[in-house]
Amino acid sequence: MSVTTTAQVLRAAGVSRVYGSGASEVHALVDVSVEVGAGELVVVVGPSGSGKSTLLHLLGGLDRPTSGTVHLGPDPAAAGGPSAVERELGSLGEDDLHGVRRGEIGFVFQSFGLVPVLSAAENVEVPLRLARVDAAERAARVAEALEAVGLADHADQRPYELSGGQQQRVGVARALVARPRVLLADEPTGQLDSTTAGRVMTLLRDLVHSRGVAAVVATHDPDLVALADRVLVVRDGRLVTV
Ligand SMILES: Nc1ncnc2c1ncn2[C@@H]1O[C@H](COP(=O)(O)OP(=O)(O)OP(=O)(O)O)[C@@H](O)[C@H]1O
Repeated sequence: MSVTTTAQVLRAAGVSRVYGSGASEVHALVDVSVEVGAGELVVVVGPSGSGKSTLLHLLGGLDRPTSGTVHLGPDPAAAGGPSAVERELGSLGEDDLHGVRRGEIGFVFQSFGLVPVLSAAENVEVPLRLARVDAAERAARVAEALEAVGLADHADQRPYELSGGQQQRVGVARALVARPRVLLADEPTGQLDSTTAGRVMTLLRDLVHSRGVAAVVATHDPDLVALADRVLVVRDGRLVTV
C-alpha cells in the first residue's frame, strides 16, 4: 500500500499546557511543535504522565493550550466555506470548535466508548446523525464503514456480543464514518491482547493511508511503533529527538 503523504493537515506550534496554579502547577506539555500530513500515521510514545493525552486533547480541540497554537490546514476538497482556509483552533468559538470536532476529527478511545444499548451499526451511525446526514446516505456510509473494518456480518450485534478487537474495530469505523481529515487515538489497543492489538493497529494504519487521513496515535505498546510512519517521543512534556 502506498503512503500518500501530501498536504500538511494538522500543525501545533510551540504548544504548552499548564494545569493548576501556584504550588500545584503541572507543566504537562512544554513548547511542542509538530506537523502531520495527509495519509501519515504518527505514533506518540512516552512514559505514563509524559503528556501524550494532553497533546492529543490539544490537537483535537478538546482542550486549549496555555500558550502556542494548533492549526487545521485548508481542506483541498472544500468548495469554499470555513474549511477552505487554515484555521487556528484556539481562535474559534465553542460552536465552531464543536463543528470541527464533529466533522473533521475522528477520535478512538482506549475504552472503545461504544453505547452498550446500540448495535454496532447504530454506534457507527451516531456521528452521521449528529451531522444530520439523511437516512439513505447514513445507511450507505455505515455499511461501507463496517465493511472497511471487516464487520459487515456483525452490524446488528451489540458491543457485549463482540470481542474486544471487534469492539475497537467498531470504534475505528465510527471515528472514520464522517470522513474526517484527522484521526486521533489515545491508547487504542490498551485493552487488547498483543495479537489483536497488532491487527487493529494494522487496520487503522491501512485506512489512514488509503483515505489520506492525518493520524496521531498515543501508545505504550512498543510493537505498534513499527507500524508508524513517524514516531514522536514525549518525556516530561517535551518532544525528545530519537
Ligand atoms: N486535568 C488535569 N489536571 C491536572 N493535571 C493534569 C490533568 N490532566 C493531566 N494532568 C497531568 O499532566 C501530566 C501529563 O498527563 P497526560 O495524561 O497527558 O500523560 P500521558 O502521557 O497521557 O499519561 P498515560 O500514558 O499514563 O496516559 C501528568 O502529570 C498529569 O498528572
